[in-house]
Amino acid sequence: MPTADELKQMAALAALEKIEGGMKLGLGSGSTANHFVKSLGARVRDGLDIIGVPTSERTAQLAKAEGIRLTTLDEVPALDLTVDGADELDEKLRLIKGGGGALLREKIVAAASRRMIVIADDSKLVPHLGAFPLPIEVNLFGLGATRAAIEAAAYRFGQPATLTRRLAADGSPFVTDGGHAIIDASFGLIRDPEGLSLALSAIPGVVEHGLFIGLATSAAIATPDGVRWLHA
Ligand SMILES: O=C[C@H](O)[C@H](O)[C@H](O)COP(=O)(O)O
Repeated sequence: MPTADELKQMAALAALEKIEGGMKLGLGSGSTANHFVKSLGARVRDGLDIIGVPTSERTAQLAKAEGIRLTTLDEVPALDLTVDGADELDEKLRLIKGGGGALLREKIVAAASRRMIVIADDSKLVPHLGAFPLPIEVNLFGLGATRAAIEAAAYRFGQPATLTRRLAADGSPFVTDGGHAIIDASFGLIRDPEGLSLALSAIPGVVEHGLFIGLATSAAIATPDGVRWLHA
C-alpha cells in the first residue's frame, strides 16, 4: 500500500508527463507541489527548457535550488499551465486551497494560466467541499470588522461559520507572503460554493479566499491502483 507521500509523488509525476519544452509554468505550493517542483528540476537539469512563476516564497526558494529559471507575471503575464495541489476538490474540479497560506498568489497565478492541473492523493477528492476549513486571506487593517462581516455574511448565506485566526507554528499570528492574516472558516459542508465565493469576495477587507472555481482544467488523483484523471 503506497503512503500518502508516495501518492503525492505519483500525482506529481503524472502531471510532469504533460510538460513540454518552451512552456511557461505556474509552480504551486505545498507538499504535493513540492514533489512536482523537485521532479521538474531533475528534468530541467537534463535539458528541459521551461520557465516558472512561483506561487510562494517557499516555492521560489525550492525552484531556485532545483535550478529552475524563474520569472514574474509582470514579465510574463500569461502562462501555459499551472500545476498545484489542493486541500480538497470535488468531481466538478472546484477546490479549497490555502492550507499552507499561499492561496492569494496561487489564485492569481492560476487565473493567469490557460490550464491548471491539480495534483492530489485520493484523500483530497470529496463528494462535497467543506470538511476542510476554508482559508480566507484578510487585510490586517480592520481585521475585527472584517471578521464580523464574514460571520454576518455566512449567517445570511445560511451557512453560519466558526472562524479562527490562523497561528504560525510558534503560536504567533500567521502572516502570508503578502503580509495579510488568514481566517480559517468552518462552514460545514458547503452547499453552494459559487454563491459562497461571491458573498465572501464582496466583503471589504477580504483579500482573497480559498475557493477556486472555474480555474482547474484537470486533476491527477493518485490512488493505490494508479492515477485517475478528471477533466473539467
Ligand atoms: O496554501 C497552500 C496550498 O493551497 C496547497 O496547495 C494546499 O494546501 C495543499 O497542500 P498539500 O499538497 O501540502 O496538501
